[in-house]
Amino acid sequence: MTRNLSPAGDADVLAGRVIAVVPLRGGGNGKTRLAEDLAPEQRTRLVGALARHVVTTLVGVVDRVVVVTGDVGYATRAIGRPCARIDAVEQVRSGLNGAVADGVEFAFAGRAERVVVMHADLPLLTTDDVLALLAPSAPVVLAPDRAEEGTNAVVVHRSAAAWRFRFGPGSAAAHRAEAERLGLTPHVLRRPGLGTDLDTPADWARLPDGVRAELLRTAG
Ligand SMILES: Nc1nc2c(ncn2[C@@H]2O[C@H](COP(=O)(O)OP(=O)(O)OP(=O)(O)O)[C@@H](O)[C@H]2O)c(=O)[nH]1
Ligand SMILES: C=C(OP(=O)(O)O)C(=O)O
Repeated sequence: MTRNLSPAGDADVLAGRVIAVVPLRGGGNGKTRLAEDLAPEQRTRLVGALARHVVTTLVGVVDRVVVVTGDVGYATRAIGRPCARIDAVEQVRSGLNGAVADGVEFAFAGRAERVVVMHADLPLLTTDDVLALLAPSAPVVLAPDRAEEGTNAVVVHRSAAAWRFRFGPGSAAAHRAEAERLGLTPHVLRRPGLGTDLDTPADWARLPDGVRAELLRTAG
């Protein structure tokens, strides 16, 4: 699922240091919208399997992945240590936007040139999706969900460090408004691997059969 970048064509995409920030809610608290279909321990394993997929895909492309969570023990157990360039850090501020702000501050303090913030629940994410996210030179790249309501990934260049994340209901419009507030023109990227998150029973039903079967096998 991961690959190292050696082809010359990929080098420009990765100009400068790129750090990915992945917010992860404690497994027992996540994916509440799937509670009618999956038992709590199944949801915990599902959240872990999805997070592991996103993190290992990211680390095949970017320099470092920082998982920001209120439950470092859970995150470490769920993701394991497939690579030394993955860290799990405890969030200081509360909620999703608090965790993201903590991670982005940490990344820019770590001299990141660009930060990729990505949700941990993208079952179809591929290496090519991550490369596509990093290809535009725009100061902000937005990847909305397939309904164009939420935002599944955002890339921010350090020149746009005043950027404030607005995750939550209607974040696709809120992030476009944030770009406008800063006088920036965002690049908007729509790809199935970036646009498909797994929140609801309808999202679950829409997944390709093989992906759903594999996730079910992992969730037990
Ligand atoms: N660190 C952290 N991550 C969060 C928090 N809330 C949501 N997330 C993460 O943000 C991403 C998007 O989460 P959502 O889809 O909104 O929430 P969810 O917990 O996965 O699912 P629901 O319970 O159905 O809302 C996922 O990677 C979550 O793990 C939070 O309070 N702290
Ligand atoms: C919080 C968000 O995600 P979701 O739609 O998965 O709840 C968001 O897109 O801003």
